[in-house]
Amino acid sequence: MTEENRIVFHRVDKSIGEQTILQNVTFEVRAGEVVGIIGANGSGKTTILRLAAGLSYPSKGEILINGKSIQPGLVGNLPGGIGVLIESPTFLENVTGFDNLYYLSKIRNQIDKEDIYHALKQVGLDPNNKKKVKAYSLGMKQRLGIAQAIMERPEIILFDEPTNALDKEGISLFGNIIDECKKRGTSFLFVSHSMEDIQNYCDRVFKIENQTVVLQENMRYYTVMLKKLEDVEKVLQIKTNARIGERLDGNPVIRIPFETEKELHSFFDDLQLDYQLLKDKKSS
Ligand SMILES: Nc1ncnc2c1ncn2[C@@H]1O[C@H](COP(=O)(O)OP(=O)(O)OP(=O)(O)O)[C@@H](O)[C@H]1O
Repeated sequence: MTEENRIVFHRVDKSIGEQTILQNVTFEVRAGEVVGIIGANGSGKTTILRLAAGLSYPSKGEILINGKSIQPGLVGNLPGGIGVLIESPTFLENVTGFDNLYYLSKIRNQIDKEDIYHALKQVGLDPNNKKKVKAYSLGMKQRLGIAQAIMERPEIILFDEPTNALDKEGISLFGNIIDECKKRGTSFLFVSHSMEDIQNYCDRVFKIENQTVVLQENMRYYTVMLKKLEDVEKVLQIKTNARIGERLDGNPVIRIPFETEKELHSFFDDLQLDYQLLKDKKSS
């Protein structure tokens, strides 16, 4: 995997009317990386996603998507396509979930019905459900929104609070989707108020402070495979912010934060545990 940058914000300012929302925002999202954005209400998180989606333009600075600068007038022309779930998804209320996705797929005409079936199954919705969207629960609408964002297998996915209203099963399926997309090299820019989401899914996290983004160094998460289940307990007792991940070849996997890889190795060596650091694409 190359160290290709999928999203680049370079010294971006954004003002709306008289109000300055963002100043000098610089960061990048690499191929196969999940980058989280956190910050207080009204700090500009959604604004960053809207800028990355080409739904709004920088007042100053530059945004590159797959190497191409986002310019006013180029909406819909973004290279490779971007999957977007920003704010509450809106759908045609009087048709089924499947039909909604089918009509949307006709805009680009890149996928067929099988792909839509697959995306719906991935989020745990029955593609043959004849219920109209107006009869969907909040969680079902959210699942449909996720299915819509992933169905065309875009290289870049922008998610605003994706686990909102999802139940336990929905969250677990969402985790599988992130894992599968990452394996394909999909990049995510991810806004959430849930620290659990941020810790579970993000490789790097930026916080909006004083209108700019600051890298949260202590939130770099590593994926580690252990050999024994009891070792997971040992680790969780010390590192309470570690998270249990999907098993790999039957072995337990955890996501665990360290400031540096060196710290990670000394932690596991000190505990004398048999472990394997699974390299993220960004560091391979
Ligand atoms: N269309 C708009 N017109 C005027 N001001 C706007 C517009 N969109 C956003 N803003 C302002 O920009 C600032 C940042 O909004 P944004 O929605 O990006 O924040 P956020 O961090 O996503 O907030 P939250 O956590 O509440 O979702 C807010 O002060 C908001 O009022």
